[in-house]
Amino acid sequence: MTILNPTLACADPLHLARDIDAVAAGGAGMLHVDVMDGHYVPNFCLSLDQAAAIRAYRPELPVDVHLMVTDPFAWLDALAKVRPAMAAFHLDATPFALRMIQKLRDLGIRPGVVLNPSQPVELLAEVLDQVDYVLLMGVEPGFSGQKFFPQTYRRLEQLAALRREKNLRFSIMVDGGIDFENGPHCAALGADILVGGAFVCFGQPDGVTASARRFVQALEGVSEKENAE
Ligand SMILES: O=C(CO)[C@H](O)[C@H](O)COP(=O)(O)O
Repeated sequence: MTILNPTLACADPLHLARDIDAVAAGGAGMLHVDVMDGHYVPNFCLSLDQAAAIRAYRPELPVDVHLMVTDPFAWLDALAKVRPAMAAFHLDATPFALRMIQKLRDLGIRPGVVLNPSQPVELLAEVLDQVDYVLLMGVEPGFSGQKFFPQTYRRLEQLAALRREKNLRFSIMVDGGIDFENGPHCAALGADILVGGAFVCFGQPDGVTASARRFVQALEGVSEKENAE
């Protein structure tokens, strides 16, 4: 079943704990923590110190970290203190992706790589059997609230087909511009994890918990349909 990982980038920074409780009550699978260095993307977001505080606040909720940073190796010591369940770095941020994947694994963190919308799925050829997940960006990284690129569907289909053909077990996460329409469609095409932000859990008229719950229920509907076929 496809799960919802709400991105805390969209939470109210003055009420982070309240919003964590709200998405947890709405059925969040994990908490998605966006880390930006102001260089790989022209923005800053949550820090790994905040990620550690989030882990301490709700230790039963797994955290996945999305590193939008130029030098992912420089963040390993801080990641080791946070010990998230999963962490992903951008494939184009380092020529040593296999080493970075191994470093994450050595820390007990499930490693993932991220592809931006303009990067072909073929770039993943040498890492697909090494990673636990691939994060496909549905928007250019750096900001929430952007419109989903529809070509993400084709890229997702290609990735899911590669997974089937090669009999691999990595999960597929889609992040950016996910809403109530494209989210279930991504789930039907093979996404295992959807990152929900401005259009799914935060800023909806029915509030954080109710909108997250609606989205989780929409995803359950997809799984049920698929199972019935
Ligand atoms: O990685 C991100 C930005 O780089 C965010 O997780 C993503 O954009 C989610 O926000 P939204 O769903 O509002 O687009």
